[in-house]
Amino acid sequence: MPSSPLLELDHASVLRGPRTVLDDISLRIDEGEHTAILGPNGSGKSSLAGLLSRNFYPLARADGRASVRVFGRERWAVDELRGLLGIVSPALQNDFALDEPVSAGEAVLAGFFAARALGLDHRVTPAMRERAQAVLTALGVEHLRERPLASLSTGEARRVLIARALVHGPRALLLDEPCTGLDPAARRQFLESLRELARGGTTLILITHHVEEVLPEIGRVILLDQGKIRADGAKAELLADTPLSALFGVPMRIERRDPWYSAALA
Ligand SMILES: Nc1ncnc2c1ncn2[C@@H]1O[C@H](COP(=O)(O)OP(=O)(O)OP(=O)(O)O)[C@@H](O)[C@H]1O
Repeated sequence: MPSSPLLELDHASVLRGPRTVLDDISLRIDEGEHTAILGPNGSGKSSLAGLLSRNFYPLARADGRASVRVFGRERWAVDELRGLLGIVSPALQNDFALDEPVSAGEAVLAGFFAARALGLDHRVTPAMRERAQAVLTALGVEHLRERPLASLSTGEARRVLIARALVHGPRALLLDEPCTGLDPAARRQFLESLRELARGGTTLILITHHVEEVLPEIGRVILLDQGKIRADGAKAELLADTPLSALFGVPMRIERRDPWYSAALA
């Protein structure tokens, strides 16, 4: 029996304040289909991430049918969903910059409970500790375990949050602008660690406005503009001068430097 798609949007719309920020979006992403979602500032990328992570809810459809399904289901408890779809976003990183300090190790363990920090009712098992250790090591940040997350550099904190998203061994990872604030070397190193995850079988959905961040493993590109899907297709076809110049509203030159792409203003 074929498994359910990783996610399905069926005429989904989202309002934020008075604005329709996602307008009648339909798309389906299957497991294993590494996908990049590109769009200019304000195009609705973070709103889409929020919709998939259940931070925002879609408008009810007139026919009463569900407009968002993740792994075939319409309703999820957040901690159950996180076990299948890990999410890393700037909003999450901001959360850890606030309030009382949480160490990197604790933030990762708290990921098992979809909580920000460990509470008295959270029972951490030895297996959980082992797993947390393993993901911190895999992302090269085990040495930062005792440090307050808020004291880490942007790139270090980003890796810790990915480790946190990976504790459950999710089948997919949604990354909203994961390279923001990284210097060129940290960015390349970070993208290489994402490539390893993709090759290891985690489906990646990458939200970005940088062509340079589209991993070689990504085969599908979705172009988002003003809350609508403008194009959805193969990377080789959409990471090109004409579609991206139209998307960003400036003449652009896209170069393919195998296996990466780069963009410059024409
Ligand atoms: N609370 C709100 N009320 C009204 N409009 C909002 C609200 N929050 C977001 N918006 C608008 O929704 C649109 C989409 O925002 P969103 O953050 O999803 O865009 P984005 O593509 O992620 O942008 P960026 O690349 O700048 O992060 C923007 O025009 C933004 O101004």
